[in-house]
Amino acid sequence: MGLHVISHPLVQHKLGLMRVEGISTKGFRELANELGNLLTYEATKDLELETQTITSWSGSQIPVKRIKGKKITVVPILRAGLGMLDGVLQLIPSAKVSVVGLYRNEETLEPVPYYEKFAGNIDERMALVIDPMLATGGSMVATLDMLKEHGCKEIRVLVLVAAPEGVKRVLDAHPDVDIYAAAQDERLNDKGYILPGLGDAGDKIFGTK
Ligand SMILES: O=P(O)(O)OC[C@H]1O[C@H](OP(=O)(O)OP(=O)(O)O)[C@H](O)[C@@H]1O
Ligand SMILES: O=c1cc[nH]c(=O)[nH]1
Ligand SMILES: [Mg+2]
Repeated sequence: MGLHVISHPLVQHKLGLMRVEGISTKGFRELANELGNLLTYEATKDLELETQTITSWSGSQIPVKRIKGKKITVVPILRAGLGMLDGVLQLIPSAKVSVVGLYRNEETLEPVPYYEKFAGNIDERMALVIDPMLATGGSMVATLDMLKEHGCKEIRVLVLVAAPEGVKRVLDAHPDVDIYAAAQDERLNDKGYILPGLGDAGDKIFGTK
């Protein structure tokens, strides 16, 4: 449990590209999905396998590995979490998607919920929550609260950049959750933005502002 910063060179290289001033919407979007893909690879590396017997190309019966009975729901936090979704679903194409809508009140920095739609049988699924930014942690804690209220028992969080303040807030409230991040940055500024960070990830993914 706790924070896992993914030091893989591809992850660090791609995150560095995302930090460059003036990056295009296209470039930012592509990298957010690529990092979503790589973080998914890391966050699922301990999924349990089972052996099944299949008929192979030559007609012989052979044992193969399958992921053991683990149903997964991917949970993008609107809006910016959608920017990682395609990359995650490339690796887990049959995952159900549960959507949580939250925005940060710019004055209080507290999350304001406006939408939720969870996959069926969510109490039987592992949730992979995706959002590029973990800043104060308010949005993530609210999402984890919602998931647990619906019976979700196993939750992993995938973020591109985390602030130490947000990591602490999430792990204090939900010590049973694992956080996978491409980086833990230095701090928040007085407006709650992560430094050095990425700026406003939602605006960069959607081309707004
Ligand atoms: O950790 P926090 O302090 O809660 O901040 C992080 C949240 O802020 C951003 O969303 P934002 O509110 O900008 O909404 P958007 O995705 O619609 O742009 C980001 O995508 C997170 O959801
Ligand atoms: O740095 C931050 C903090 C919150 N939301 C963002 O998009 N970026
Ligand atoms: Mg935003």
